[in-house]
Amino acid sequence: MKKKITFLIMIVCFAFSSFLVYDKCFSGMSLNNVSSGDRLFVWTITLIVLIYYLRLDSKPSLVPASFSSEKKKTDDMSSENNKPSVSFKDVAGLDEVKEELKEIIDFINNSEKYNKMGAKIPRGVLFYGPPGTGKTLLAKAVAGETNSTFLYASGSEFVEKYVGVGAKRVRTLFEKAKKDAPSIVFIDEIDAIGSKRNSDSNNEKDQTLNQLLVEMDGFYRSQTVIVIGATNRLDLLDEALLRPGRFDRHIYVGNPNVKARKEIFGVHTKDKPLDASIDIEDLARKTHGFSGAQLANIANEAAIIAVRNKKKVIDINDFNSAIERVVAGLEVKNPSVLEKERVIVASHEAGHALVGKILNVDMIQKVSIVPRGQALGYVLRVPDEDRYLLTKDELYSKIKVLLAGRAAEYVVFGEITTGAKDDLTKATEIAQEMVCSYGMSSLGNISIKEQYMQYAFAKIDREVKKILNSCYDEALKIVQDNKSMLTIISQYLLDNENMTGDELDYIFEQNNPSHVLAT
Ligand SMILES: Nc1ncnc2c1ncn2[C@@H]1O[C@H](COP(=O)(O)OP(=O)(O)OP(=O)(O)O)[C@@H](O)[C@H]1O
Ligand SMILES: [Zn+2]
Repeated sequence: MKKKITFLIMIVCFAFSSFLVYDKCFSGMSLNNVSSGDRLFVWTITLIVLIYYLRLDSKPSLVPASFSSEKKKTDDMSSENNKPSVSFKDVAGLDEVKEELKEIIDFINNSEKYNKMGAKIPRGVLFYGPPGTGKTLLAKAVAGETNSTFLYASGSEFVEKYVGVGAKRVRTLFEKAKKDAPSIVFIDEIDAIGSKRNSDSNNEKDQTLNQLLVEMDGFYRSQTVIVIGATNRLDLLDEALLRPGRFDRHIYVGNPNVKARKEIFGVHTKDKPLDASIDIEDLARKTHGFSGAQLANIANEAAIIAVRNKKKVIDINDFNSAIERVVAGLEVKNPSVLEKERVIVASHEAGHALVGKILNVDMIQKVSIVPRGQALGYVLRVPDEDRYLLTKDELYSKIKVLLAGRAAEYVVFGEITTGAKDDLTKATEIAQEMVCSYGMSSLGNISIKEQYMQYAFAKIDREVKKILNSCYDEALKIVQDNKSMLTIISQYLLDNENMTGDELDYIFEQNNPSHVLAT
């Protein structure tokens, strides 16, 4: 509305300024004779209107969030009316999720059948799970399978400081969805607007959430609009949002297992020329814990690396480099690491590799002292099989391997460095989970929710420290007992920068360590 008024003002000003010029010309003067005062007047008016127009444009717009993000996500849309060309064929793995969604697809494709029976079409579906697992892709595929309009919005786009703006955006989004029905409204990061409301329910976020609830309650039967929300934190969502008739179907979308990883690699390499040396099954085994997005990224990175190396096909080395890049970050070219620091890093990484190998924690693929991302060195490890349950002993071993880098620094140099920062964070996280979620401490079989942790802080802290200290002592002992092996590994790293899992195995076979005693 405001834009229309501004446009009108612009037209009036333009007409007025034209009149001034015309008037001068009409009264026998040429344009050159228009006085500089008149010119100034005309220009001032035009300038004022222009500034006003630009300022209005920079104010929070009431255009639905979907409009902006649709533009970013047009790669897999057909030009006609935001209808995605993605189908279930493009979504690898996730068989049980697709099975569950088939019912929704039938609701949309055959809504008459359900309406006749008086059955209500489900309004909302909620995908939850870790990032990059294909939630957006699935929502697009539902739209593709049903030839529905796909409207994308991210929850954070509705968060505004001006009261009412978010709510208005929700309204506009749903108006469009109803107009273009059947449609799928996909709201990513729905927790940004859908998290639990406060008691003073008057702020902007609550209004936005209320508007979303109103919209979801307000469809007519004839309007097939399905809202798919996605979140990484189901626990944060307001109860009202999860009630029947709203987001009452919750579907977990998790990281792919080995079979799904193979299929995802299949989807993302189908148009790429692969060398015969590539065994997709082996790649799938090596990428435990990776999300679909990371696997897609690895396939793309491998292709880029192959092009960079002027190859005609993508070979296994390109894939290995791509995996390292995705896991550990960009290799730092010409790193300026001091020789003294290189020696410390070599011992630190050798400590991880040594204790990892002795305790048989995961399969070590590579140990490196080539800086990548922010790390000066790293050990690439993957479990040799998909694991869903871990024993208490296995968790202890994981912590020991994490703390072994620091233990090695202490054994070799008699002092410790800041290099163990990430290891400490990860080790502490595991120990906290053991105490608060898995009931694996002397506090007993108990699960302590985040909001109650502050009341039991001292007890939790004591238990976490107990776990970490005993693991560190154990790691220290293994490193001390196998110091000669540690020296061999770290010297190899200093000479060669990298060591493969096979080379590590070979060194162990040749040097017959005392690890049988240590374990
Ligand atoms: N199951 C899968 N099959 C094929 N490709 C996948 C799969 N999962 C993820 N991908 C790839 O990863 C990309 C990103 O996935 P997507 O955006 O759907 O994840 P998401 O779960 O919505 O992530 P986020 O929670 O971060 O928004 C997809 O465009 C696709 O290329
Ligand atoms: Zn480390």
